[in-house]
Amino acid sequence: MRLIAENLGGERGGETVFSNIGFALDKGGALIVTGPNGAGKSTLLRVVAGLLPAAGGKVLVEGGGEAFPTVASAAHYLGHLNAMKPALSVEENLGFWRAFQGDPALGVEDALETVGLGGIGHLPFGYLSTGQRRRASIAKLLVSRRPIWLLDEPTAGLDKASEERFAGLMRGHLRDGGIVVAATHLPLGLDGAKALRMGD
Ligand SMILES: Nc1ncnc2c1ncn2[C@@H]1O[C@H](COP(=O)(O)OP(=O)(O)OP(=O)(O)O)[C@@H](O)[C@H]1O
Repeated sequence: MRLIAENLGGERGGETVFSNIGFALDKGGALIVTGPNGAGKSTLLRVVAGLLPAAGGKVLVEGGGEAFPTVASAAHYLGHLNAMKPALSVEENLGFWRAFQGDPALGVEDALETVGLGGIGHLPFGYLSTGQRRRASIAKLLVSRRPIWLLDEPTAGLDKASEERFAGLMRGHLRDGGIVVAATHLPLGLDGAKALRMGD
């Protein structure tokens, strides 16, 4: 599988945020996107995910077969907001995403154990601390199989141990032939990743 962006442009409120961005990632490949606040990292990820229309160029998946013909079908998107309902329990939220996303992978309890949240699945998501919310959202990546992970500041709010645990999960995903595109201000511990610097 290959994730390709060609001559991508992005706009916000009618203003050009970036233009002519291109990259290609084969399975096992990672791209780390850096740049100052407002450089357009989140906008780029949202365009790649198909959540915002591209102002120019295109994004495509090659070799995804029938299961993953498009980026939307092939990708998990982890945004700044965690996309969880605060009044539902952590388990209910993850159960919803597991059913909605299809291609079930880890069970909800196993996914929670993997992110170090075993035993708190019964709590409303809204009761969790900031870092726990982020970890529960990372568990969303594990409950269904999607080869492309699009991650917007995935480690924001995580403590050191959780950061390291997440680096291990990303490395495992890459070893399994996955692809990662991550916008970040913090080192993510991915050796050999490609780099894209925006906004300079
Ligand atoms: N909904 C919106 N309407 C208009 N402008 C927007 C909107 N969302 C973002 N922008 C603008 O687009 C530009 C890029 O924002 P973006 O969130 O992509 O930057 P970023 O590199 O991810 O920043 P950060 O490091 O602060 O997360 C900024 O100038 C921002 O003000």
